[in-house]
Amino acid sequence: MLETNQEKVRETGVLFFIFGATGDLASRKLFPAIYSLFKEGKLSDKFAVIGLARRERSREQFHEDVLRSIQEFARYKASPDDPEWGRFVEHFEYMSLDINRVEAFNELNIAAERLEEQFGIAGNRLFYLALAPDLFGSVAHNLKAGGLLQTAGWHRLVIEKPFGFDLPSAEKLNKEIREVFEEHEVYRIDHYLGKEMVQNIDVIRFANAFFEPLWNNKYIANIQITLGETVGVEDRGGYYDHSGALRDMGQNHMLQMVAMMAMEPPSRLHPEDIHDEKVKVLRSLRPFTSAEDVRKHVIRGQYTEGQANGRPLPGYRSEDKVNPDSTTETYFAAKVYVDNFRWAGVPFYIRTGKRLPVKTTEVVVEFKNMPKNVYHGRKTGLEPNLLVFRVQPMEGIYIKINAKRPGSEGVIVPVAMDFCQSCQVGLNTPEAYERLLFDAARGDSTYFTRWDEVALAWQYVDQIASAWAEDASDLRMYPAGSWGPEEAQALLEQDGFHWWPVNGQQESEVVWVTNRSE
Ligand SMILES: NC(=O)C1=CN([C@@H]2O[C@H](COP(=O)(O)OP(=O)(O)OC[C@H]3O[C@@H](n4cnc5c(N)ncnc54)[C@H](OP(=O)(O)O)[C@@H]3O)[C@@H](O)[C@H]2O)C=CC1
Ligand SMILES: O=C1O[C@H](COP(=O)(O)O)[C@@H](O)[C@H](O)[C@H]1O
Repeated sequence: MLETNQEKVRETGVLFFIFGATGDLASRKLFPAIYSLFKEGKLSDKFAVIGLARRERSREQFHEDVLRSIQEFARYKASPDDPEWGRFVEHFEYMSLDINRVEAFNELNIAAERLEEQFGIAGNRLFYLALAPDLFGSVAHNLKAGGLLQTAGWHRLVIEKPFGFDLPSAEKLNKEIREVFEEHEVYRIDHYLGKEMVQNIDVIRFANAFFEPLWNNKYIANIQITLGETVGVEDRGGYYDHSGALRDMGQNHMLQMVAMMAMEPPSRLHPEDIHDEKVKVLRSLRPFTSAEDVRKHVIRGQYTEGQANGRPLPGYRSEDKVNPDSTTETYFAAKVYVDNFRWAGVPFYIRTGKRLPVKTTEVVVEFKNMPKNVYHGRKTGLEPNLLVFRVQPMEGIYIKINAKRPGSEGVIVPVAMDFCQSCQVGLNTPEAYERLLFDAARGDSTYFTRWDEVALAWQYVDQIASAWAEDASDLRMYPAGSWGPEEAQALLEQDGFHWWPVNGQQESEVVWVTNRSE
């Protein structure tokens, strides 16, 4: 079915409306993604892109912007002398438009019809809102008022995070959008769901006989999800100081990954079935009983001055556009429970932070110990088995088992069988935005978030945020370049666990069996 839809994109074409075309997201992610789709033949000649923002840009200036963005950020490089580049960029138009002026949308519709006729596009319109969320409602209403939703083809709205600040604001936003678009026409981006290894979670789980039978509280001791970043807030202090790590990463990427790890196998791979299963997980998240309960299960931190690779790093409160007395968290770690039959009693430890020592996203599944250690008394104890999904920067998977050290008299050592997927297929796998943009064009919402998922995630996160808003005395400071507050270690230690090293930083006695070249 998706193969057919893929063909349909080529046959009936698509007109991309990029609202916020002069912004950072369009330049870093969207133009490069469209270029990759073109290079890979996923778009035929029946496509066009209309860039929209208030700034005045001539067609030529816009083409230069697009070229610069592709030269800097795309995985396929472009050269202005290449005839293929000329064939690509002739599909790009720019129009200066203020979203709050409804009359501008009538002009936009005329321009859109002209492009559809020129490139033989059958009225399929994809509206990508690379804009601040407070503009989403106006765009939706003005698209309707300007007659842009009256073509014979499909109409889809792709929206960026943050989808609200809390549940009430998300509900308001959703209501505004749903006054114009049906739920099946709304594609809410969570770019982590577009990452290769996040999409591999369900395949590893549901396509392997030796994982699925063990995927429950009888055999799994805990699951650890780490989303570490080395960067600080960069030039996004204004947004981030209002948001913090919990809203920026927790409400969306992290809870989505918990849902992917914990969901039941769907009966069919239809997007709605997958959303239904994720919703069941989000509904089963154990609520907090009090602010004290939040403090017991969730640790928050903020980075102070520190260093990385000998380079001094500023503290969060000295970052641009950050309140010098800010109590916004740049780190949080939480113990989350999924209260259902499969996961009863299994902690999911999640952590994310800015200015940590490494950029990494990993999911570690720690299995329970064997019921009896028959090797007791030998020099080496048994390590728990681990299954590790490496999402980034390198993509892959590894499994840690216990085995006899070759030639020894029964010395048991942990052996990590490491499959580095990016070493095998190269780093040139599609970018998250590339997959997601194409999925939206072919009508596959599997790796987008449905409204009920978003609402449940806010409901969970709001409990933490409101406990934190009452009293900031539990905010812990950590030096930039460190692994965050020590209390985040204690969160696991009190249960007899510890955070497993990430990014292949393993204990020295582990034997690696790997397809890496170095
Ligand atoms: N940048 C990123 O990597 C990521 C961004 N996001 C989200 O994507 C959205 C866009 O982010 P980003 O590109 O960084 O933001 P920018 O501030 O860089 O861009 C905002 C864009 O909106 C346009 N704009 C603002 N007001 C209007 C208006 N009234 N009418 C028409 N256009 C307008 C601006 O153009 P002009 O001033 O010319 O009108 C500009 O093109 C945000 O919601 C952000 O949170 C999410 C994940 C990652
Ligand atoms: O959504 C966001 O994600 C980025 C991290 O994304 P990644 O793909 O580089 O891992 C984060 O820096 C940003 O604060 C957040 O808004």
